[in-house]
Amino acid sequence: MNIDGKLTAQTLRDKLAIEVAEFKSRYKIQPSLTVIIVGDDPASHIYVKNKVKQTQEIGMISNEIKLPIETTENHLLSLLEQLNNDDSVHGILVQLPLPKHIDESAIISAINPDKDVDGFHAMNSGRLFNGEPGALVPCTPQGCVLLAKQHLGKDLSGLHAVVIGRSNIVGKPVAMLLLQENCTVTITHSKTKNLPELCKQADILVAAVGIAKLVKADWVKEGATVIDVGINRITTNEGATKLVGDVDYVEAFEKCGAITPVPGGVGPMTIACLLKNTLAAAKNSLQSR
Ligand SMILES: NC(=O)C1=CN([C@@H]2O[C@H](COP(=O)(O)OP(=O)(O)OC[C@H]3O[C@@H](n4cnc5c(N)ncnc54)[C@H](OP(=O)(O)O)[C@@H]3O)[C@@H](O)[C@H]2O)C=CC1
Ligand SMILES: Nc1nc(=O)c2c([nH]1)NC[C@@H]1CN(c3ccc(C(=O)N[C@@H](CCC(=O)O)C(=O)O)cc3)C=[N+]21
Ligand SMILES: [Mg+2]
Repeated sequence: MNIDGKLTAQTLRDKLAIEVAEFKSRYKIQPSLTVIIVGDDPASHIYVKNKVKQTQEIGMISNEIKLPIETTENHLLSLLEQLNNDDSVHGILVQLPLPKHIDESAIISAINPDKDVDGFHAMNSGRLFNGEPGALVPCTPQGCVLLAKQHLGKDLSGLHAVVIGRSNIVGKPVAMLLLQENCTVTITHSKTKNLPELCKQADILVAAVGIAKLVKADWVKEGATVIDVGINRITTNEGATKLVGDVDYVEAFEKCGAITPVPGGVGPMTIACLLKNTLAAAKNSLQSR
């Protein structure tokens, strides 16, 4: 079965649009998201364009700050300080990766945790790790769990989840969320031995690697739920470019119980969850008034 992330994301955005309208009429505040993008990567620009459009569609303010590739770390830090202190800015997202001369972790640490809609600040990852309330949770991992639950129902407890990838953006936080859902979690990475055998034991398989079609049919347990995070641009035999995931969709489809497609799976859910976090950040701002 195909898990339709595009449709699920639309449903979530429709719900959020109502909540945004309620928030606006109650507090006379319009939630706002500021996205900073440094440099000229075309793929990043498409992603940012989608975010801007969908932010506005649900009634929130979207600000986009485009900076040249030679922007200094200090410039970015002072911009963040300004945005942190601006009460009309509720959510701040700095598009990653940043140019090599900028220290990403220094930038992430400089974002006010209450405005950190990516959930990458140590304060938010610490809250997630400790199971403390109030964390802004990374968007892609949230999307993965929502899509898994859409197929499996609310209760994931006791299921074996295998995560491929251990990045701070996807692998680690999705593993932490699945643990919170009472899954038995195995985290795998480039040094893992017997990766196919481990994957084959998964009731829920999350692939977040960045290698096109790495996961083959014989890595997948019969009936498993497969969540494909990968976004890989490949060139077809005809010379066109297209997006594929980390899972060989056509192969895995026959074996699994359900699978998310690329495009149209986790990607749209990431943006919908970003909007959800932006509304949560706007609510955070009420506390500090
Ligand atoms: N749909 C969405 O919304 C999003 C999609 N993405 C996509 O998800 C993918 C992963 O992103 P991200 O986590 O940022 O990527 P990273 O490159 O930061 O991390 C990749 C992870 O995969 C592991 N890995 C690499 N090669 C192998 C291998 N052969 N076998 C097993 N594990 C391997 C790495 O291991 P090690 O740690 O040992 O190096 C690493 O932990 C990318 O395709 C990205 O474009 C990312 C964010 C959002
Ligand atoms: N600070 C930061 N936060 C991020 O969340 C972040 C980031 N930096 N850097 C890049 C990655 C990647 N990412 C995607 C989100 C949505 C789609 C998405 O909507 N994809 C569509 C297809 C879009 C297309 O056609 O190009 C889909 O899968 O259907 C893709 C990729 C977020 N990331
Ligand atoms: Mg860098």
